[in-house]
Amino acid sequence: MSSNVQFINDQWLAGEGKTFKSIDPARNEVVWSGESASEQQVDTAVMAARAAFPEWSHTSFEDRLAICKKFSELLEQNKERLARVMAAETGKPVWETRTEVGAMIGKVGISERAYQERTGTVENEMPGAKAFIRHKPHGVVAVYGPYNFPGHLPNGHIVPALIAGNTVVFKPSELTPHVAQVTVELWQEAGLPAGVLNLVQGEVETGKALSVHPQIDGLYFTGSSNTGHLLHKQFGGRPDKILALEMGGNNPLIVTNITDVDAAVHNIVQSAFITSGQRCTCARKLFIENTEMGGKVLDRLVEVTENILVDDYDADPQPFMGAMISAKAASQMVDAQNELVQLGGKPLVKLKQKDSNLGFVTPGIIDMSGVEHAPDEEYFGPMLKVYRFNDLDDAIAKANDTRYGLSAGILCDDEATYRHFFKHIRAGIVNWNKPITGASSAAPFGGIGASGNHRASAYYAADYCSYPVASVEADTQSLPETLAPGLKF
Ligand SMILES: NC(=O)C1=CN([C@@H]2O[C@H](COP(=O)(O)OP(=O)(O)OC[C@H]3O[C@@H](n4cnc5c(N)ncnc54)[C@H](O)[C@@H]3O)[C@@H](O)[C@H]2O)C=CC1
Ligand SMILES: O=C(O)CCC(=O)N[C@@H](CCC(=O)O)C(=O)O
Repeated sequence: MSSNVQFINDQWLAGEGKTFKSIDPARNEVVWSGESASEQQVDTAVMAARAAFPEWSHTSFEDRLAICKKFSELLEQNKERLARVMAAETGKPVWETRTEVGAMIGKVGISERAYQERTGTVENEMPGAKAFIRHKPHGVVAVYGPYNFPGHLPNGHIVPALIAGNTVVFKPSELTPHVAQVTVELWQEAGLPAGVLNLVQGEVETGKALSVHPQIDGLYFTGSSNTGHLLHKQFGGRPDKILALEMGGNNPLIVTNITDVDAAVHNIVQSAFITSGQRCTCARKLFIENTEMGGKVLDRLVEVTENILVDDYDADPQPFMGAMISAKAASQMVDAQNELVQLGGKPLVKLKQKDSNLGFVTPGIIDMSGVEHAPDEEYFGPMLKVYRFNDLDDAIAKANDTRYGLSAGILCDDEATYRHFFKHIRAGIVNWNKPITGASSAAPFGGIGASGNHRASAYYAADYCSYPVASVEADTQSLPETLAPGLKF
C-alpha cells in the first residue's frame, strides 16, 4: 500500500485529505490506498507549477524533448510492470494494457512531429520586414484523466503540454491512482525539473479544488460528458483560460450491402465490445439493413458474441474482455439493460454480471427496433443496441439523432454508399469498413455536440498546448516612401 501518493514540487508526500482505495475489479482486492490531496495541497501543487513555468518554458525545445524521450525509454523498460499495474487496476486483459503502454511510448514521437507541424515557426518575407508566426505555451495547465485508459489518455495531454513548455498539475481518475503514481515516478526518473509535473490524487473534491484554482491557465479534460459540461459552465465568462474537453459518445455503426459476413461481424465486435465496451469511441447503436444479408450478419453476430471469452486479465488463454472497472459499473450495465427492456427492447444476447462483487459482465445485444424513445445516453459498457432499417437515409437520420458526435462508421461494399454516408453523418471520426474504435494518435481525435468543444486531441493536442504569436519584425526603422494623409515629417 502507498503512503506518499502526492507528487508536489519533486517531493512524494502523504495526502492530507480522506482515504480512498483502488480495487482490482477482477478479484475484489484492494491494490492501492492513500490519502487524497487537500485543497491546501492542490494550491501548493499549482503554485509549484507556476514557479517552475518561467524556467521550463525558456528551456530549449530540444532539452524539453530529451526528457520526454527519456520518459518514453523508461516506459519501454517498465512496459510489463506498468501493463500489469494497469490490468490489476482496470481489469483489462494484459494483451490490451501492453498495447496501452505501447501507445504511451509512441506518443512522444508523434507529439514531437505534431508540435513542429501544427505549432512550429513560419517565416514570410514582406517589404522591409519579415512576418513570423511563433507559438508560446499557456502556463500552468491542469490535466484530468479517465479510468478506461489511465495511462494513454492523460499522457495524450501531458506529453504535448510539456513539449510545448507548459507546466502541469495532473489529477488522475480516483479509480486508477496506482497507474498514475507509477507513471509519474517514471517522469521523475526521466529528470523533469521540480514543479514541472505535479500529481494530485483524490476524488471529486480534489478535482474541484484544482479546476477552480485561479492560477491555472488551462484545463485539459478527458472524461464523462456530465463532468465536462460542469467544467464548461464553470469556465463560462473566462476567455483567458483554455479548456479542452474530450467526452463521451452514443456512436452509430451502419451495416448495408456487404458480402463478407465474418469480416463485418469482426468489425462490429471490435467496435462494440473491446475494452468491455469502455471506450468512448465504442459503437452503441448498430443499424442493420432489413434484408437477408442483414439477417445473416445479425445471426452471426449473436453467435460470435455468445462465444466471446470474458476472463481474468492474466488468464491463459487471454480473454477478449476482462472485468469492467468495478462491480458497481457492471451492475449499472445490468440496470441499463433492464431499463431498455422496460422501454420495449428485446435482448438477443443478455448481458449478465457473473458475480455481484466483481466487474465481469458478458457482452449484450438488445434489439431496439421500433422503440421510439430510448434515452440518448452513453451506457459505458459492452451493450449494443440494434436497429433494423429499410431505408439508408432513415438509418443515417437516426444515427445522427444524438446530442453526441464522436465516432461513426459504415460497413458496405461500395464506395458511393460510403461517400453518401460521409456527407451526411455528424461525427469527429467517420470510418468505412473498419472498427470505429482504435483511433490513431497521428490523427485529430475529438467529437462534436456533447462529445467535446472543438479542441480535438491526439495529433491536434498541440493546438491547445500553445497560443500563436504573430510578429512583424525589421532590424532597422525607416520612414515609408509614401506617408499617410495628414502626416508631415
Ligand atoms: N472523448 C474521449 O476522449 C474519452 C472520453 N471518455 C469518457 O469518460 C467517461 C469515463 O471516465 P470517468 O473517469 O468516469 O469520467 P469522470 O468524468 O467521472 O472523471 C474524469 C475526471 O474528472 C474528475 N472529476 C469528476 N467530477 C469532477 C468535478 N465536478 N470537478 C472537477 N473534476 C471532476 C474525476 O475525479 C476524474 O479525474 C466515459 O463517459 C467516457 O465516454 C473516456 C475516454 C476517452
Ligand atoms: O488519443 C490518442 O492518441 C488517440 C485516440 C485514442 O486512443 N482513442 C481510443 C480510445 C480512447 C477512448 O476511450 O476514446 C480509441 O479510439 O479506441
